[in-house]
Amino acid sequence: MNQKPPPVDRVAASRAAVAARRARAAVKARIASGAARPLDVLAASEDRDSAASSLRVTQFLRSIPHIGVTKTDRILNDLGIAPVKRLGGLGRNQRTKLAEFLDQWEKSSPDSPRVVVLAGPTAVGKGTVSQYIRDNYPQVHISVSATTRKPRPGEVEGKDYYFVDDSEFDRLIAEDELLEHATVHNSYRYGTPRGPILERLSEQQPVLLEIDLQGARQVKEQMPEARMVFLLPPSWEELVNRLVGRGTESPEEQERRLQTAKVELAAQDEFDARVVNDSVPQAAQQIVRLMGFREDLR
Ligand SMILES: Nc1ncnc2c1ncn2[C@@H]1O[C@H](COP(=O)(O)OP(=O)(O)OP(=O)(O)O)[C@@H](O)[C@H]1O
Ligand SMILES: Nc1nc2c(ncn2[C@@H]2O[C@H](COP(=O)(O)O)[C@@H](O)[C@H]2O)c(=O)[nH]1
Repeated sequence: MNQKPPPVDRVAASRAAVAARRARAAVKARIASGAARPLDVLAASEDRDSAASSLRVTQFLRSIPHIGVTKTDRILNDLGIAPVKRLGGLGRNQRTKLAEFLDQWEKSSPDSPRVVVLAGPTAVGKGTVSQYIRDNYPQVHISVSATTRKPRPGEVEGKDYYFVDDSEFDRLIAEDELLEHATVHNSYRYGTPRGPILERLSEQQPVLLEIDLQGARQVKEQMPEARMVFLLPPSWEELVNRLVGRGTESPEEQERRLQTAKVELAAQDEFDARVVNDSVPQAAQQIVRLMGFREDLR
């Protein structure tokens, strides 16, 4: 005997559809306004009854600030996710890939801190990586420090450092012209001129400071929004090789620098991010991404 299906309550169904649409719109609005983190919304979508679960991945991505139609298409293509998929219907692999993408996006979003402090032990390659960034990412301003040490062969006044004597360095401190300053390796004084940094920041240009641990701590105190990056060598042996191979310090100075290096390496957990300088271009790219640039997606 054929049983009749129960009558559809059209009014109730349409009310439920309206409520679901409103709930999805509310989720999108919270993402767009920054009130909800996209990663948290993705996590919430694992609950099949949640509004997040019924959100299409396309709508979800589009509600994230700075992700438009073209970027959404590119991201979905890169992640191998069909535009019609709903968050709740993502497979485990797709969910993981999307979460990884969001994590990266969050770290490098345009709202990321515009001041990045690059520190790390002597001879790890801070100067080399900074030079690579200067040459290849002209949008980044690299701060030029003042120092009381003498120029090395090839170093240029105003490009590598402002080479000053002790009385000029005292004046810079007295007139509050330095954002931070420190005596490094128990020998010479180094400091970051404040004026150029503030000027660049007011023009929305990101700024990279390549300074020692003491200076990094001072900047963090004054600019808590600064992103702190620690550059690591592939190994201690490689660090020693780089220092000795550079050949710019006497054996006594090398020994002093290696002592400081041990103290600096022990402080690496104070930093927001760690980058291993195995390859200069790759280390530079990671640092630039931490400054908010995503050349691949913008
Ligand atoms: N990824 C790398 N692979 C191999 N050698 C490197 C790499 N990066 C830098 N070097 C070399 O290591 C040496 C030290 O680099 P650099 O002078 O940039 O270090 P630094 O961290 O600025 O040092 P310091 O703090 O003492 O000024 C240089 O001879 C440089 O050419
Ligand atoms: N606190 C600061 N440290 C600085 C600054 N500029 C450079 N440095 C650090 O000094 C050492 C030695 O540099 P070197 O050129 O003599 O080898 C290195 O660790 C730099 O990072 C600064 O303005 N403030």
